[in-house]
Amino acid sequence: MKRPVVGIPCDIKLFHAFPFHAVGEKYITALTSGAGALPWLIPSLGDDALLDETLGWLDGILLPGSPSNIQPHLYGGAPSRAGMLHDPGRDASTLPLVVRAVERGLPVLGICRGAQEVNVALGGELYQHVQDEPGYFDHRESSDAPLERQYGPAHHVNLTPGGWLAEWAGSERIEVNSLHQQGVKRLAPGLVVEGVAEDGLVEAFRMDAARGFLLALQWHPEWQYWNNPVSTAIFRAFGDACRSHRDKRLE
Ligand SMILES: N[C@@H](CCC(=O)NCCCC(=O)O)C(=O)O
Repeated sequence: MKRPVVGIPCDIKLFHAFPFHAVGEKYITALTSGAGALPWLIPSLGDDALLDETLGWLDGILLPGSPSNIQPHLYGGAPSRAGMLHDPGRDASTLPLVVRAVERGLPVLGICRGAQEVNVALGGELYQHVQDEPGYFDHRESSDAPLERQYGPAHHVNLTPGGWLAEWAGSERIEVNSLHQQGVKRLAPGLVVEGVAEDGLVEAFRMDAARGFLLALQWHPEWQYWNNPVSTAIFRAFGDACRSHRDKRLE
């Protein structure tokens, strides 16, 4: 049985002054081993015709995290503070990609920046600096700590009773890692909260009306997913949704 093909949009990063289209290996590994999919890197060229052509033979989309931030004018936010990192090429690809994937009923999994992209693409808004918002805590990692600590458990998430995550976790409270400073300010219409941090920040959401699976997470389940039963269940469920899509596509 052929693996479902899952597209991952690339970041555009400069290496030796040349732009490269790149995806972190942990996302590729989680897709290959955790979801049983064939990852397909989508260049972030912002070309609608290319996206449409690519979507025709994909079975799912994984939107990965990134240190870069969505340009705030795309969700009606104030101009960025000096020094904020952006990736306009990725914005120009991922936002239309989410809309088209939902229209076509393709399964979508959004992680960290990817979750923020799902929200913005569907009409939501973001906080640009969660740590500066009254009542919210600092969701950023200590960037000088070893990676094991940066991606280690950071805070709890209260899961929505009856939600997908609560069912997979067998619990209404899980512990997650946390490596972001932006977050959901207003959830887009049609999105349903799956979990919130103890300060009330939305950490996970799904879309019930989507013809395919749509789940977005502010944390990083791809990090050593095999050591965490909820992360393992997330990638298994996403892989199953992509396999169903592939079966229908090949009918
Ligand atoms: N820049 C945004 C999104 C944060 C994010 O996706 N971090 C990922 C870091 C690298 C990785 O593990 O892929 C924000 O700060 O909210």
